[in-house]
Amino acid sequence: MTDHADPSGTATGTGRGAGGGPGTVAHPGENPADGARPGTRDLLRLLRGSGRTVGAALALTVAGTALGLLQPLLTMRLIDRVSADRAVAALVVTLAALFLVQAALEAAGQYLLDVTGESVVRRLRRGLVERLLFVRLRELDGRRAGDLLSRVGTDTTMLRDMVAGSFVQLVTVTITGVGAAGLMLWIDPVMFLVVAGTLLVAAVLVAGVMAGIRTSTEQALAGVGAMTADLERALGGIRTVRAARAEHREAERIGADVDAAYTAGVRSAKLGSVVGPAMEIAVNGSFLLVLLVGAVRVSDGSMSVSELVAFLLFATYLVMPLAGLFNALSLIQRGLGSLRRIEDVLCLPVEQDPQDGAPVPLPTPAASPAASPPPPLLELRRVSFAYDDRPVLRDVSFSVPRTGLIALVGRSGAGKTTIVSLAEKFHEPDGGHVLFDGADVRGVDPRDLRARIGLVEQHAPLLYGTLRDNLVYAKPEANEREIREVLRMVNLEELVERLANGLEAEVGDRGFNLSGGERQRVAIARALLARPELVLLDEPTSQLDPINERELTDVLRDISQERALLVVAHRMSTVRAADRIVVLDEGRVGAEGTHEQLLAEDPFYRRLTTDHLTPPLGRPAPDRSVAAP
Ligand SMILES: Nc1ncnc2c1ncn2[C@@H]1O[C@H](COP(=O)(O)OP(=O)(O)OP(=O)(O)O)[C@@H](O)[C@H]1O
Repeated sequence: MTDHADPSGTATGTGRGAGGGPGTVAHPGENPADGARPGTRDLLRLLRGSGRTVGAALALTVAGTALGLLQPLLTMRLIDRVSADRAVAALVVTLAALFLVQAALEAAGQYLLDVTGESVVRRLRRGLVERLLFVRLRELDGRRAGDLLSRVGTDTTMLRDMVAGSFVQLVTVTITGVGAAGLMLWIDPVMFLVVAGTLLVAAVLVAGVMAGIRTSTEQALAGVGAMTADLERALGGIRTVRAARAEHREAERIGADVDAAYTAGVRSAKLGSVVGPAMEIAVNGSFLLVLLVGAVRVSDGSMSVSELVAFLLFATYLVMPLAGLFNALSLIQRGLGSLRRIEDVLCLPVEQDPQDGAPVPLPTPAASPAASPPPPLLELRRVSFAYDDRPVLRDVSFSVPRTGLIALVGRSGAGKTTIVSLAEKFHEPDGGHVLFDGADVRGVDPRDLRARIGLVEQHAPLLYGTLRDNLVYAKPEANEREIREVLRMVNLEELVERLANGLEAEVGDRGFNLSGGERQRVAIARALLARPELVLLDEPTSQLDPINERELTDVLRDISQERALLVVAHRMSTVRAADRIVVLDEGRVGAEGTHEQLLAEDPFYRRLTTDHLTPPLGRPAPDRSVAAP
């Protein structure tokens, strides 16, 4: 059993674009991800779709708050009645009932807001997952999978806490605050100014630290993202890590990300610690001042004792939730920090963006004109392509007929895999055209195109799951007979018999429970099972033993009798089996022809066969003598 690990992938990308994709909450033109930071309005936009629940929660909170505001007024009357020696039983019962109903209404309102928080996060997570699965592959190139995973997990959790915690406070404070302030003004404007002044001092303190809390939260989340990405890198290549005895280095590296998150978290806590004293000032300061000034005003007769008690109760209704609001504001700042990272992903352009226009339908195989000669199945016309301004393909033209085996050869890095990516529409060419069945794939829905193409990737990646899951991945409805047939074609029957659970055996993460050659054959079987018109194979035999290599080459030849095969070939056996060979030389088509023609006419191909193409294992390179001038 062998496996491969890729220790690369450290770049953190920043590329982003606009575009609305399926099922996301952000839409072009209405999110601030292009440079601007999201604001409170963007947070409110998150509540879209939860209108009814928020409305019900609001109604319950308003009702609860109104009942709460009645209580000081009734208390004032109660005191007056006690002082006048009048009956108070009915008032006491009413007060108790008001208190109970208020508590029940507020609890129900809070529950609904918590549910809203959960549904906002569900919507965001679904949007993120869909966006990530549909995003243009070029956008993912510079990004780290772990960081993206962290945004879907950690960042959205932060936002849920914010929605559930702070919206309750915001709603309660606004309603209670306005009501209580009005009634306090009505009872005693001077005392109201005393309370307002105290609150202002606290508010200035809190406002001073808000921006800092947001920035350090963003930094903490970025630290968690980097930690997840680095851990994913290390676990993805754990055997390479162990073999290189790099466990301590990796632990240090990931530990540094943890430390960065810790430092930012501590900074945020430091700033957040200002909120506590501000709350003290707001709550204790207000009460002390109200009692002090109130006592003076009661003693000089400008206020009655019952008014002072009512005022104190209203101050409770205003100050206590306001203190909670300071907490909510710091939660909102943290939420804005995570929202920025979430929107950054939600704004990534997707494949076949609606703004690119309606996709052009691909002509169906049956609709291909019978009279005129049909176009080649795949054709590249003067295609050029660059990764980040680094040209890889220049003026590449060649075609793949409807049947037959075409081999693509060239030195490492010549651009062979890039051509496969362009055929699959993973990338769009910068210049020229890629045509499938005569139609330019540029405007075509990539899913239509891919339904007619089978792909075996270079490292034959398998997905966690059973062998059967992997085989039927491109054709879930495949029946047992079809599965057995492809298993026989790629020589996997024996493996299935050997495995205790047969087709239901788990292949492990990325198929690591299988050998490299087995993975490769499963990937080939997967592509063949869907019976595509064109099969793209990127180095399909690189991990096979001589027997399997030979047998698979025969299978490819058989399949090419009725289907088109484009094979990126590094093995002489595959090259020799090809009907035609396209030689790629530094991003250009250097030559094209049969093996014999090219050997005779093309010096670069001759050098390639001797220096770069691998002879069948266990045999001497058969073409060295031919290659000699
Ligand atoms: N996503 C990417 N971003 C930037 N550069 C890339 C990317 N993918 C490939 N390249 C570069 O483009 C060039 C062509 O790569 P490609 O994988 O097409 O070559 P290849 O001929 O298939 O090589 P090999 O035979 O080694 O697999 C290489 O120099 C490679 O480094």
